[in-house]
Amino acid sequence: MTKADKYLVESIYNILQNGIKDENPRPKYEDGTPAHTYFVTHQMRQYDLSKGDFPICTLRPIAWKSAIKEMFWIFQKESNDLKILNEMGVHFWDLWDIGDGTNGYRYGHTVHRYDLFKKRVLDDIKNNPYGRYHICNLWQEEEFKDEPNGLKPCAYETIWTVREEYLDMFLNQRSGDLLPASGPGSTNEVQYAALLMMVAKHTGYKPGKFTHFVVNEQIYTRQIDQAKELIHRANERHLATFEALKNDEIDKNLMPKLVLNPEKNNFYDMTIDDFSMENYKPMKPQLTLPLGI
Ligand SMILES: Nc1nc(=O)c2c([nH]1)NC[C@@H]1CN(c3ccc(C(=O)N[C@@H](CCC(=O)O)C(=O)O)cc3)CN21
Ligand SMILES: O=c1ccn([C@H]2C[C@H](O)[C@@H](COP(=O)(O)O)O2)c(=O)[nH]1
Repeated sequence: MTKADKYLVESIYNILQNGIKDENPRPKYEDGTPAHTYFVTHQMRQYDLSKGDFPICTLRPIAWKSAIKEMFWIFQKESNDLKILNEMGVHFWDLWDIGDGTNGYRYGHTVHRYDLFKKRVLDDIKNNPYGRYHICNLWQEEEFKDEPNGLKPCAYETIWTVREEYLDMFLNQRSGDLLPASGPGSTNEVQYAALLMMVAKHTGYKPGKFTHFVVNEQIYTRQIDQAKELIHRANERHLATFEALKNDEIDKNLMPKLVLNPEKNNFYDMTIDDFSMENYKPMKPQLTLPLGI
């Protein structure tokens, strides 16, 4: 049971008990039915990578390699071309193809258009470490005007701070699908924690704090049974570790940990083969999570 598992169980309880049901939702399920959610607002999670916290859920298998490959697609290749993502074996975005083989002027397209990553993050951290402008903001109105089609970015902003030998990163997410994507230890946290590790390596710092803020976090109505199953799994096998986690008594050496090849220093040379996940033994079987599209 990781810190992320504990946060996840708390988030599920919170949404099931206090979540508000939305009205006139934008997404639909694959069969065309409106995809309603129960949501809560203003959720925050924090992990200190320098203290051995890594945000990955063990209550079901998380596709951590696919999650990291999506980061390469957006920030290294600066692309919105789904073919490139598919060639890496990742199909997360296939259902959001706007009809031209892309997901619109979004994410990688936006990074490229405004040089949001190399210039504003990588170079700026190196040139002016204590600057307070290390911001990569994917929410760009011109992109939406020039291409109205396409899901608007969800995890849309990172802010980077040098703190002595550490690099900290804050991730802002306007909308989060708790179970498959935004939840504690799920794809979004795994991939952005990996991005923090890559940027820290490139700029010569140690990965420090990773803080994730989600403004509207949801459980879709067709994922409620799966949410309950995750609570059941946590209760069944891991209840005892709750107290230990609360009191910080967990042996961090036994926790899952993402390791980045120490020989690679250039962000643009890093590949998925430079990553390995140690001590990751997720509970099975995998859950099927119907998505709102
Ligand atoms: N409603 C909704 N939820 C999302 O999470 C989401 C969207 N829409 N739209 C665009 C992207 C696509 N994202 C996705 C899409 C699929 C998975 C997914 O199927 N994950 C599986 C594992 C897949 C695999 O093994 O490669 C999982 O079980 O989490 C995760 C995130 C995140 N985004
Ligand atoms: O990285 C991602 C991408 C998407 N999501 C989720 C959050 C929402 O459930 C949908 C987007 O719907 P909106 O109506 O545009 O909010 O996708 C995510 O959690 N993480």
